[in-house]
Amino acid sequence: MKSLRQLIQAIRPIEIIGSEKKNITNVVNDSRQVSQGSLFVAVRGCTVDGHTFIPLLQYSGVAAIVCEEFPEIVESSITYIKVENSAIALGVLASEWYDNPSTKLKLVGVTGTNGKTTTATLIYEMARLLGYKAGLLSTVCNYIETEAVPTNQTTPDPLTINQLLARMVESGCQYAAMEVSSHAAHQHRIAGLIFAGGIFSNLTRDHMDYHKTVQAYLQAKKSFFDGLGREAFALTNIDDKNGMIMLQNTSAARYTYSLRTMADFRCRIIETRLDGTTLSLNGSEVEVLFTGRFNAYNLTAVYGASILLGWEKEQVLTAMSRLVPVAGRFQAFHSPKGCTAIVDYAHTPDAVINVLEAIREITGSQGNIITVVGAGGDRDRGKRPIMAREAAARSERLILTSDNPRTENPESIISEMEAGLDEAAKNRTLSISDRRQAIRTAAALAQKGDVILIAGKGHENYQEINGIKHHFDDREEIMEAFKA
Ligand SMILES: CC(=O)N[C@H]1[C@@H](OP(=O)(O)OP(=O)(O)OC[C@H]2O[C@@H](n3ccc(=O)[nH]c3=O)[C@H](O)[C@@H]2O)O[C@H](CO)[C@@H](O)[C@@H]1O[C@H](C)C(=O)N[C@@H](C)C(=O)N[C@H](CCC(=O)O)C(=O)O
Ligand SMILES: Nc1ncnc2c1ncn2[C@@H]1O[C@H](COP(=O)(O)OP(=O)(O)OP(=O)(O)O)[C@@H](O)[C@H]1O
Ligand SMILES: N[C@H](CCC[C@H](N)C(=O)O)C(=O)O
Ligand SMILES: [Mg+2]
Repeated sequence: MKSLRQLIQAIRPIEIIGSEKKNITNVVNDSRQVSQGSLFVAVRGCTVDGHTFIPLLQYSGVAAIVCEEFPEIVESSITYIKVENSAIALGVLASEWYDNPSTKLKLVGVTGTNGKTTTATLIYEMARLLGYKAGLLSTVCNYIETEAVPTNQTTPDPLTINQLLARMVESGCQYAAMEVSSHAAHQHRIAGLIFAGGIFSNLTRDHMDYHKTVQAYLQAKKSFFDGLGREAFALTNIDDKNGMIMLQNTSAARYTYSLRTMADFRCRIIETRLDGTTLSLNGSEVEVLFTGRFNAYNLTAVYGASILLGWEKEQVLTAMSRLVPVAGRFQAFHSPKGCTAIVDYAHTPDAVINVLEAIREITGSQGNIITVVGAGGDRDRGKRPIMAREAAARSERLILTSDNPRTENPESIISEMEAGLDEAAKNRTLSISDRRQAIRTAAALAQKGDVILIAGKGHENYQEINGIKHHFDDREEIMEAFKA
């Protein structure tokens, strides 16, 4: 229970109708969860406007309603609080409700098209290797110390974020890392959070279905940096053409990382192998269990964040060599006949390019690359032909298949991918919509020394078809296929 007056102090109301002297039993943004004493926040969503539910709450027991527009008829028992932006107010209220947990630990946010899960997870792992208690909010899973809390979003809604952060604080966590998706930044899911630092990994094509323009997508990511406070660090990848833009309007202390040029955190790749890489980080050599230039970027960001969090350099470097890849990211499987399969979460054109280049760097001209890839339904359609084209350009054989078709027809998604292929590429391509068959075909085609890339689903253990998640795991599938 909390006093309404105290709760709403932080949201700067424009106008209030009704009494502020009452107690609130919970804060909700879903009218279906309203109970006696609730504070309901009406948020304008992508499909419905939360304001349309206000008249239905007459007899619900709701104590107060935060909205951008008062309803035509007001109830004397309900307090109406008008704000400029209720999505922002929801974030701030969620923080207040849980006693501002983000101020009680050091929270690092990671944004960018690719590398968020990897970077955030490795910061969490690094903290734990150094003996701290830590938490994680990520696409794969949330963690309160060692307790796994399943998730189905990259960045949850503000009430969930703060509830999880509060549980981390309660468990004694001193650090937390989280992914900040562009959707979350745009929908203000992170409003009210106090970050100790922000990291920008890169910006390439994705999510055009939602953001419509690259500029809007960039702006969503930049808004996270713009919101960082003076006490925070803002760490950006300056090899990305949008890296410096992230720093333009932030009040945070600015830091850079690079594999190409002078930067606060500078990395060089000394040697790369299928099972690891030798890196030089600000002049110190370190062996890591990660492959690919893209992972060198992620590790440089992790190194930079670790130093900026005040962790001791030698300890950080030692821990660095003990970090292990995240589930479903460049995860290798070997067949008895001597070929390798890599299961990877590459689901954007840039990720497909990076992961294939990392594989080619190791196989050279020795082995063929067979790529199995699809694209998710009800998501960015423009990336489909590009993903196919880039995969074909870097593979000897391409098998186009289904990812999570969601409500779309898998065959149509595959056709949209095929549109990116020229005649020569088409001759090297098979389209097999049954993902299991596609993986089996790749395994049957592969010869000794060949590498199969199975891209797009990584850690996912389901295939989502028409709202139903059917069990499906690329890792299990390839192991079965190799046995067969
Ligand atoms: C497109 C999108 O991002 N949608 C998110 C959004 O939902 P929405 O805007 O559609 O909500 P809505 O249904 O219009 O409802 C508006 C408001 O009315 C309320 N409502 C609704 C119905 C009702 O009866 N009563 C009621 O009060 C809702 O609680 C809400 O507050 O706000 C919700 C609450 O935060 C999110 O759960 C939801 O994510 C959906 C499930 C989703 O699939 N999102 C994906 C695209 C996503 O967010 N992906 C990103 C990044 C992916 C990446 O890793 O690159 C992520 O962070 O996961
Ligand atoms: N720094 C990077 N630059 C480019 N590609 C990367 C980078 N890191 C990872 N990738 C590629 O992107 C895939 C997804 O990586 P990761 O899960 O870390 O990204 P993410 O940003 O969390 O993705 P999502 O948007 O789904 O949350 C990896 O499997 C790999 O193919
Ligand atoms: N977080 C990403 C995941 C994509 C993974 C891919 N398997 C798909 O379903 O499209 C997204 O929502 O775009
Ligand atoms: Mg992620």
